[in-house]
Amino acid sequence: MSGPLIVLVGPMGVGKSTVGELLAERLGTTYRDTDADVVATAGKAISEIFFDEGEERFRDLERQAVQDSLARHTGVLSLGGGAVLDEGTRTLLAGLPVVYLSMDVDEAVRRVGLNTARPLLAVNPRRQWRELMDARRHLYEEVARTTVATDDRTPEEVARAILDALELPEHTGQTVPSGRENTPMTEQGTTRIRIAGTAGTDPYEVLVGRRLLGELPQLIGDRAKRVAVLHPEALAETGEAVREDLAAQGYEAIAIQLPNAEEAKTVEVAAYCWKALGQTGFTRTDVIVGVGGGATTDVAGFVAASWLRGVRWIAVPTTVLAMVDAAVGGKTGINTAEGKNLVGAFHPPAGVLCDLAALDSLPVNDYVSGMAEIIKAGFISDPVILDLVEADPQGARTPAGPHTAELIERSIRVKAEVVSSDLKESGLREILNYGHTLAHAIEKNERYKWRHGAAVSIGMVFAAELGRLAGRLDDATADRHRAVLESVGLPLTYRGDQWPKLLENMKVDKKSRGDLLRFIVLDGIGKPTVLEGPDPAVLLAAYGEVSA
Ligand SMILES: NC(=O)c1ccc[n+]([C@@H]2O[C@H](COP(=O)([O-])OP(=O)(O)OC[C@H]3O[C@@H](n4cnc5c(N)ncnc54)[C@H](O)[C@@H]3O)[C@@H](O)[C@H]2O)c1
Ligand SMILES: O=C(O)C(=O)C[C@@H](O)[C@H](O)[C@H](O)COP(=O)(O)O
Repeated sequence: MSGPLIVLVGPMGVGKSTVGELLAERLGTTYRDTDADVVATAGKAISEIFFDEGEERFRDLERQAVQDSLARHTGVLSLGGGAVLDEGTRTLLAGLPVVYLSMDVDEAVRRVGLNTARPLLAVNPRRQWRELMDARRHLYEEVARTTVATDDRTPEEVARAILDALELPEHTGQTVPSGRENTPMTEQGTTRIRIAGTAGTDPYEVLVGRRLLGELPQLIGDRAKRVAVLHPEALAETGEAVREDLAAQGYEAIAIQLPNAEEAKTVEVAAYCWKALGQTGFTRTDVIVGVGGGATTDVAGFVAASWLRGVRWIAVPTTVLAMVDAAVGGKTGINTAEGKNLVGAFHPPAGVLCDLAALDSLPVNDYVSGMAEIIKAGFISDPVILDLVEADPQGARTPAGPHTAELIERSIRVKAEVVSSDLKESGLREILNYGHTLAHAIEKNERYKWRHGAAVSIGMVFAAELGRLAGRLDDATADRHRAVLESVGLPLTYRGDQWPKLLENMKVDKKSRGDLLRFIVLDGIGKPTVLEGPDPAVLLAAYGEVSA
């Protein structure tokens, strides 16, 4: 007979690989896992396929792997948890000895805990599991010849039940080695930017390149038993793929889904994460991985800083803004009703992986938002950044632009140099706040619905006008702010009638001292300085220049 003896389907965590390997041993045959085949064909981890090419491409590769295995493999085959979602894959399985390994919701929660590809906003893994299973159960049943429940059974008992159901005899001879493999690789040509350890913290590296997720296990290290992957709703599949890869590396890996954007930066979401870590038994040697934009990495870092008073964390930024700014430097935090980033901690990551492929799926407005922080790095320190943007403003709006990697790397180097000498913002680090005093006031005024970069863009024009009116900045450089920011599509003005509220909001800015407002202004490009307690009339006049 050709084709596999047994094909196992079922949700993640049900034990397909453990039972599959046992079955292969008992039948004297080989075990094969289509996930491992996909990894081998693509030459990268599943999470990287999601990053680089998206879920649709992954399902295509998976269908091809299933087709190849069905044609050539004669042992035990197991399919990924979501394989049955693909109609083509389901058609391939018709008439085959497919076994659906099922488990009830309580068992799933017990075995997998909070791991799920579904939203977990209500701290209710049971409900999430129920929804996941409701969506998939009929598909598993559609392809399966028989269903074997795994609840309250050991892997040996499950294997026995499958052999009985399919009436397959056990083999008594030699065991054939398993064919499992999963070898994610890091691509050549990765840039490594070192951040020095200061204030008693360890040094770490920011990697910029492609296919970097293979670096995760090394960064997580051997001492960790558990890993929590925090990701936003928009990256649900990617987050789950990263979790699955880490689970395949032997970590007890959970995924914690956060709301998108600023909605994640709340104390409720942080508390939800603490609850998830507590329920998972997260200890001081365990590690948090933040996969997402700046909002996600800010929360991941803050949860890492606060859990057990500090556990290690790794940032996997997936937006331009997070790569060049938020994920680097160890500022972590959440917003409160009173202001932006008012609660937080300085808690540097153990490493930062900037996988440029992640940017391909980023909506253009989020991409452009990140350009504000890149342009900020240009004005405060590296004028080549401004030249590159001005040379091709349209290219600067897309990851396919000719200078994408250079702009990102240059901006990271600016930040790296600053935070390497002043982690806790005792002085120099304040320059990174250029444009942020007004920006944060606008974000609060907009109830955190605005993109950070859009607010920073207006904030920088305001700071440039403030510098000009204070007699510090020349006209040409002040005007250059408008030109370069507008050229990539960033806003330059805000509602004129909001000044009193904005002024009030700015009072809680972290650079304020007592009643003294403090702003970063420029004496010229690459010459940031502090302007303390400017005359209220000058402030108002500067605001007049950005009022719509
Ligand atoms: N800690 C710091 O030093 C620092 C520095 C700068 C900014 N920040 C913070 O960063 C936040 C802004 O970060 P941001 O601009 O990355 O926004 P974001 O984190 O809100 O992400 C923007 C949106 O894109 C989605 N997304 C993320 N990656 C994606 C991808 N690859 N494909 C598709 N969608 C994706 C997110 O879910 C979100 O909806 C703000 O909260 C800001 O205060 C912090
Ligand atoms: O890293 C810093 O320091 C910065 O100020 C970078 C800013 O771009 C960033 O928005 C930061 O989160 C602002 O910090 P805050 O202390 O003003 O909240």
